[in-house]
Amino acid sequence: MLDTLEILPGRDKSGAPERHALCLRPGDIVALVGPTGAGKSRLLADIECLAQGDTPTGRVVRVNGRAPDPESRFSGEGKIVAQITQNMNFIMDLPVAAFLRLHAESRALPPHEAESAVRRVLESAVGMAGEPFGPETELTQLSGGQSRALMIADAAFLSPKPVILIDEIENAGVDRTRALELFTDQGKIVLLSTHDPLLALSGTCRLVIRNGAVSDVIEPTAAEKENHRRLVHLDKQLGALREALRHGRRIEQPLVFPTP
Ligand SMILES: Nc1ncnc2c1ncn2[C@@H]1O[C@H](COP(=O)(O)OP(=O)(O)OP(=O)(O)O)[C@@H](O)[C@H]1O
Repeated sequence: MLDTLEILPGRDKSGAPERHALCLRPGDIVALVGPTGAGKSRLLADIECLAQGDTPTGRVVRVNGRAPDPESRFSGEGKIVAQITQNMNFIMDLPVAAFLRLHAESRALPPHEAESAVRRVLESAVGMAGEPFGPETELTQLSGGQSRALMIADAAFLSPKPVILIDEIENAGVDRTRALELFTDQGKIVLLSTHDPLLALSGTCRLVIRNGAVSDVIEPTAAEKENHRRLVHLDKQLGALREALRHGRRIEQPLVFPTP
């Protein structure tokens, strides 16, 4: 059971000390923002390997107030961190439901719980992907967006890993707001590197990364939360236009985007 994930400061690219320590709890969504090369992926990698002062940044990650045991650092099974990127794909040749049942079995879920988990993963994945797919669709036949949606739902409902790292899923072809809700509903800690305003403003906080270090920790104000609500609305409208174009329609009416 994960109660806290602490990231103790290291040093920036020039060797100057990082100023911010972080303490994350289940349900937190942390957005990482910063220009290209600033060090967002490096911070995610430090968390992925539960760094102990042994990476270029010198950061130290503590789990429930202590140094993690070697099992959670180095064994695939014992690891507490799952990662999702927009380039991931399945290479297994199995129908979707058979793959999910295999995963449920490996978690030793009793058969009725396994079946309902498989159903939930499928339903949420189809809800997140633009195009529907079924239990008998082959994994290798899924589109990029469908694969990512399945990975996200699988990580939310079937994976025991309490920390999820997401590297730039803005172009992953999934409903991003729903994906984040899924993780927080399941009490995961989510860290995501993003250049997307909708995702950046979704966080319980966002970290500004500069020159290899966390240079600021911003908690959203009421005005930012309101702007986030507007962006969700705008995103839905853009989604409807995308859908219309996909179906070969014209978009000729003057576009007006009323705020909610
Ligand atoms: N504190 C640090 N000390 C030394 N090297 C660092 C530090 N932080 C980041 N780096 C290195 O800087 C390079 C760029 O960092 P990184 O790939 O994390 O940037 P990014 O913000 O993810 O960029 P992009 O948005 O293009 O993906 C990497 O080689 C990384 O290992």
